[in-house]
Amino acid sequence: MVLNPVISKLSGKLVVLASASPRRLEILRNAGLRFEVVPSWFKETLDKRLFKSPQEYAVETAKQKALEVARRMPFKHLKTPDIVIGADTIVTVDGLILEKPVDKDDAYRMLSRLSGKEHSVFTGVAIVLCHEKEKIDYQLIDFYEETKVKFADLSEDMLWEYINSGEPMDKAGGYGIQALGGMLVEFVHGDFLNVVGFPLNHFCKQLDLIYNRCPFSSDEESASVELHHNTSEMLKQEFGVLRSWLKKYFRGYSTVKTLGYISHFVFVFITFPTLLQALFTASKMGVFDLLQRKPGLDAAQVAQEIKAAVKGTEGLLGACVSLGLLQSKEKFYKNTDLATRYLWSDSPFSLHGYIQHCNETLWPLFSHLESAVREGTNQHERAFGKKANDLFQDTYYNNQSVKLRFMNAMHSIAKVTGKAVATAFDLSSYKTACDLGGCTGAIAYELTKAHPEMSVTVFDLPEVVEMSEHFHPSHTDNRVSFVAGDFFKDELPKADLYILARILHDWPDEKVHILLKKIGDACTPGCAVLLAETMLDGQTAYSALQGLNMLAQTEGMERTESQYADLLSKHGFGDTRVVRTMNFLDAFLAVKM
Ligand SMILES: C[S@@+](CC[C@H](N)C(=O)[O-])C[C@H]1O[C@@H](n2cnc3c(N)ncnc32)[C@H](O)[C@@H]1O
Repeated sequence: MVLNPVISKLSGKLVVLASASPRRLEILRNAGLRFEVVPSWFKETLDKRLFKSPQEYAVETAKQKALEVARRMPFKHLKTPDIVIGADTIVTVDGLILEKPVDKDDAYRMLSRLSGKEHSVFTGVAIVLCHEKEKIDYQLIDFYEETKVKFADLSEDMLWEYINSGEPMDKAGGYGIQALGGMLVEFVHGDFLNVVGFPLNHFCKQLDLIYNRCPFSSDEESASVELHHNTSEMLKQEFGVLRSWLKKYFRGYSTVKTLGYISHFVFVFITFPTLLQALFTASKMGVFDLLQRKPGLDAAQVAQEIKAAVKGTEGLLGACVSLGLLQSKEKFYKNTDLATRYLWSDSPFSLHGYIQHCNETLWPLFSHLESAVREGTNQHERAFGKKANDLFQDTYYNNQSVKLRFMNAMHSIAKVTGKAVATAFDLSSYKTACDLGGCTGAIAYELTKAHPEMSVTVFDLPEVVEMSEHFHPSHTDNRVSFVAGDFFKDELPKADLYILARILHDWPDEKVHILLKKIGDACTPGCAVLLAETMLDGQTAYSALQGLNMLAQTEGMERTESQYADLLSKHGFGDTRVVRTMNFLDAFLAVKM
């Protein structure tokens, strides 16, 4: 079929539309697509303020709708779809996002705002490809389409007659262009069906890219996100990448010998900033996210999407290929498994947030490392022009986007390391836990997953708790709750296990003692403290460099196992045990005697 080469590729596949909109249904049916309708249960409550643009909000909502259905179907419907399609349409005018009106007055407010003006209609679309092998892998492709619509001047009579027709109520922006609402519209620029609720043309182009054009689209090679974490397999693969990368790096520098002997290792260290900047820049410019959504683009297409020069983009993509972060085939690029697992922002084990934090915060701080070493203090004032009297309030929490970046950074590491910490010890005798400074709740959720009878209170500053909802996993019971407060000043929630993950390393001994005294006072014998920190004893390069990181960034320091045992013993905790998790954080348990 020439007219329908893509839709026909889907015949024989279980295609699911995660939307109950009759208009979307009709558009896709008319195009000849056969599919089931499974409306999403995802509640459309994302905080719009957290998105840089309205289209990002629409795409995220579409993604969440589609993923919810893709994850639910194998359990509730006992079948795994091949493809789930999610979509979300919004109208934007004067910087406001208009969704469906809640009543007639709301419809009036929306329509009178649109009267006589041009507005944009965005539909975010997400396509989830489900690959079922031993477990289910999900690959996500998303995009959006914008159409401009100009309304005529609407009289009061016209407005109310239209509202009383009942048509506005279930439609974004309060109108339906395909019916009576068409009479309100002077002109449309762009895809008409996008305004109705589904950008069919763009959707077909995406399917074409997935099924016909992408040089990597065989099932074997398709980039996928592992939802299950097999640590030893993962480590093996990563060591493989590292080994082959080092080999390439060294071989490339054999000419160095002609300049006289330079240790290859030293050369790697000296040129390390170029490597880091390539990674930071590709991550910041959205290269990994783009190639996850649209694998198989060439350099010119990537340049267009990330709004960069073709020459610069070619250089950046080449560097990422040489680092094992991207693969290229016939001049088309896609993420490697490593990038799929860690570098694009929506992977379950994404380190994207931490990479942004390193780029925007650690890197400027580390450029003053010499001063940090000379003075023995953090370098916020030099790097950002503001003294950090209060470590968190003055540095991360006085600006909404910096706060979110910091929370994302904490969340990415906590998600990657949370399970290892939560399962390091037998914690079955503890039924109530309190995660002090628990931030987004990532470790708390891992604890409740690992310990079915445990409930966890996350205690953090009000600025953090107000944003924590953004990070809640989609499937969770009510065993994790959030309480706002200051752990140096306020009463601590009652619990028989207190968790301190990356908390003590932020503070000098005096402040650690204030906190540990409060915990000691709240504990009865048998209660315990679980620390998650990078212990200095092993003196791995990672822990030693983390020591410098704490110096440049905080008021505290990384400590050794015996330093932690010492601090805790002053508040009645003993019987200490440590597990080296081989992950970012080690686990340390001490029991109140
Ligand atoms: C380095 S982060 C660690 C976050 C989390 N425990 C983890 O490992 O992902 C430190 C956390 O302590 C919180 N925090 C700092 N000062 C606090 C205070 N006085 N009271 C409560 N929480 C505080 C911060 O908001 C932040 O979430």
